Amino acid sequence: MVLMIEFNALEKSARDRHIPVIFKEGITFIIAELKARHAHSLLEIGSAIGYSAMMMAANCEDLHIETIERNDDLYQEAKRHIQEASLEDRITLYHDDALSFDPQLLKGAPYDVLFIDAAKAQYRKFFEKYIDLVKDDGVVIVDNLDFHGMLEHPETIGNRNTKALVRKIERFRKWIVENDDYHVDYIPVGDGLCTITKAKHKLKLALHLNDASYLHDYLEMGVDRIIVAGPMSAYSSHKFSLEEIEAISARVPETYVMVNGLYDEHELPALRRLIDAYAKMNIKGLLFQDFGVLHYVKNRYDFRMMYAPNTLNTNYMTLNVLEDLGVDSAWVAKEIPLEEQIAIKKHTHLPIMIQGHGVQYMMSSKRHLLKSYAKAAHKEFNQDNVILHARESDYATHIYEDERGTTIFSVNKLYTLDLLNEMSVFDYLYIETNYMSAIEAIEVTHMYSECLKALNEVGVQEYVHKMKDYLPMLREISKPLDRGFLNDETLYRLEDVKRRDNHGAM
Ligand SMILES: C[S@@+](CC[C@H](N)C(=O)[O-])C[C@H]1O[C@@H](n2cnc3c(N)ncnc32)[C@H](O)[C@@H]1O
Repeated sequence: MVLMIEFNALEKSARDRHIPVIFKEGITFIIAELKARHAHSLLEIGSAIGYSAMMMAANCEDLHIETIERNDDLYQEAKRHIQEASLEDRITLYHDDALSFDPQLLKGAPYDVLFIDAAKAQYRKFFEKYIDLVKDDGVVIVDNLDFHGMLEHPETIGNRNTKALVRKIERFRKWIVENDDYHVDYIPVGDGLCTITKAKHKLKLALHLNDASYLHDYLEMGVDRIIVAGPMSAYSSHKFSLEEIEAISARVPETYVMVNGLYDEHELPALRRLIDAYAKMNIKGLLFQDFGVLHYVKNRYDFRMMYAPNTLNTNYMTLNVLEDLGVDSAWVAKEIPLEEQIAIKKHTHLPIMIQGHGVQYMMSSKRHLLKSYAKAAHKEFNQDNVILHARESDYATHIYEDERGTTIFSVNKLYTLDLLNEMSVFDYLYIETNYMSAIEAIEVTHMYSECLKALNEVGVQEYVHKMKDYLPMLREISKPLDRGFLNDETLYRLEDVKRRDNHGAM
């Protein structure tokens, strides 16, 4: 056992040389936490001269530590101290950059504890790279979240680089606190620690609202997110006025608004005015597909930004780029099979929404196709309910036209009530209510909500039991149903569409 006095000398020597080792109160808290958890394995990012690793090993008998340090001099010094203290069998030291380090080399995963104490600007990258190596009931401890009090008093920072660094720490803090997958406790000791534990992952319900008079019922059912269309929204047959949206957002903490058109230059002033108006309401997030929307919001407003193009997100690398751009969540393309959607989700940390029920978007045009056709063909029809039958096929689609152009939706509705267990890797299940009556929307949402509750709160057996009860009712209430593209190769191959129509439709 190493003597306490040696640690004091080690700490002093580090501070004299401006090597930022952890504060005494900080390491005391961590040791208490390790003991309370009976921790056996810990991964540390940022060893410096080995002070914190040795303190933890010396004070927690059964603990094995692996620690990564990229600086050569510090690595060599840490190695020497660990040898001198005869702690080599308890502490494994790696000399590498933790961001390029091959995690396969680690021996102790999954870990009880991950301790992140390296380059502060990279906290999120460290976190995302190593979080999967932490046990489900493990903990991540992050040091320096106060950054010498500067986070609370940014006006005191003169240096530009420090300012940028503080901004990055703040961004990490905000990101992790607002991330539903984790629970964060802030510990005001030393230079500010936080402990992060994994929340039980749940698939939540997001609803495209088509009638605000049932808002109360939806909230009672446990719908987590309400998505509304307003002026300048695309792909929605029901649009709310600004006053209505303000009233909805006052009642629903998770209100998202569709600002999801592709906008022309001349529309930008109106678009900016609209976003300014939303910023005065209690709106949590915006659905967008035009990057002009992201550009305008970024550094100006605090909306959560969901990238929701209808067809474009078909691989995880796109999603990772979006994440780097500050996008908070995304919707994966609906035209790819479920298997591929799940693979995408597994490779990205971005929260993903996926359609669970309702008509599916097929295509859209900025042009007014119905009006043009009516004019050219000298025909008149009820533009709210035009159904097109494709030539040489009995495949039917809704055509919907508004001031943003023309959208084509499937007539059949996608259903996934019996796939919720497979889909539970996703973050939000979206109920699309275009072409649904208010009653159909209520009843359908109720069934999904009950099945999700059973799955999330009780277990798979209870869910299967409920789902089997509900499925025949769902088929009665919401028809015609099909699997959309979940089982198909692609929408774009005629054989796939035909195969689906002949065998998959119910
Ligand atoms: C705050 S010090 C660590 C102090 C140490 N945990 C202690 O309390 O005794 C941060 C260390 O992280 C190292 N570091 C920074 N970025 C790193 C990276 N990407 N990979 C590995 N080490 C890194 C630095 O060289 C520095 O030694």
